[in-house]
Amino acid sequence: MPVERKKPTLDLTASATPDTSNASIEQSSEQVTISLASSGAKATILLHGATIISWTAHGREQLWLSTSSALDGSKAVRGGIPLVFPVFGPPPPETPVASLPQHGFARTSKWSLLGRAEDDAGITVDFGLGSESLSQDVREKWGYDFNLMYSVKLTDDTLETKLVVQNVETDKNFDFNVLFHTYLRIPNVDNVSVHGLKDLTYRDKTLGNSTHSETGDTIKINGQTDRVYIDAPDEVVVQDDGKPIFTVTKVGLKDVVVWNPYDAAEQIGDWEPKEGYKNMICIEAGSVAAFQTLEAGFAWEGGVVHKAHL
Ligand SMILES: O=P(O)(O)OC[C@H]1O[C@@H](O)[C@H](O)[C@@H](O)[C@@H]1O
Repeated sequence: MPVERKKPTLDLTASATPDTSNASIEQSSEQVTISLASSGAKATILLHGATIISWTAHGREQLWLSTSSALDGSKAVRGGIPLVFPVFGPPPPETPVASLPQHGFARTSKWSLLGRAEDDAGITVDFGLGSESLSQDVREKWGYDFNLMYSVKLTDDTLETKLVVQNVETDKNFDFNVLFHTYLRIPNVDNVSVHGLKDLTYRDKTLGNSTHSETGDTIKINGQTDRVYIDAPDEVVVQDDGKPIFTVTKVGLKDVVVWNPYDAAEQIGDWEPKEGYKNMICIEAGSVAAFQTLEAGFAWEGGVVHKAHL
């Protein structure tokens, strides 16, 4: 199928392929929804943060989203798939990212819709964010010239995300972290286990970032969990009662974060319902344990394939 690249101001719905197409796109000034008629798969992406706020596959919602999350651009979305760039967590002092907010600015900036493409498997939409469209405040905190291109591809049972980071400086390198902060919707956290992280070293953020070795074949969530698994294999499987419900496959990314706030969700202002932690697990693929350096004039790319089994 042809690839269309359009200026952000153009209406991609108007130029959509005829009604007979399997794929369709609807857009407003705030969000884009893509869908596939054959399976009913659907995804909605806010221009705010290019945050995926909903993904339907197999007739059910696959992402967790707080019912009290701001969706109007006033703060980062609590749920879905926010994008973390160029720093993960609280910025380390005395680094070029030191003045940025936790998890950086990608999730709180307004992105542009760049274009769409279709193939036999599904539909892809591309979003862009460049240094020239950042707020003055963010520019003052992180002054590098860059372009980000984020592609979201929907197939019948997968949601595929890919980020390209371009350093468009002529002679300045920059360091960055990147992470796809996916909140997966699960039936019941008590029955869920995470597979694929055995024998890895992880940093436990609930224990002062101390380093541990994962001995279990599977990880169960019995309390507040916030771990960075370093140099993880590319595939992590989430099971419910022993049956796979999600496979998360990372491409070009090093680490996997497993996060569930458990009853500490009580202290998270935009977390509703408070017991919602029972129906979510964050499996976040990224490169976060260390900064990576992007040289002037170079580009980096990485992404995640989320496959829903049910
Ligand atoms: O509240 P935020 O900024 O969205 O962060 C949520 C969580 O994001 C996770 O990625 C971090 O590992 C946690 O430490 C953090 O609490």
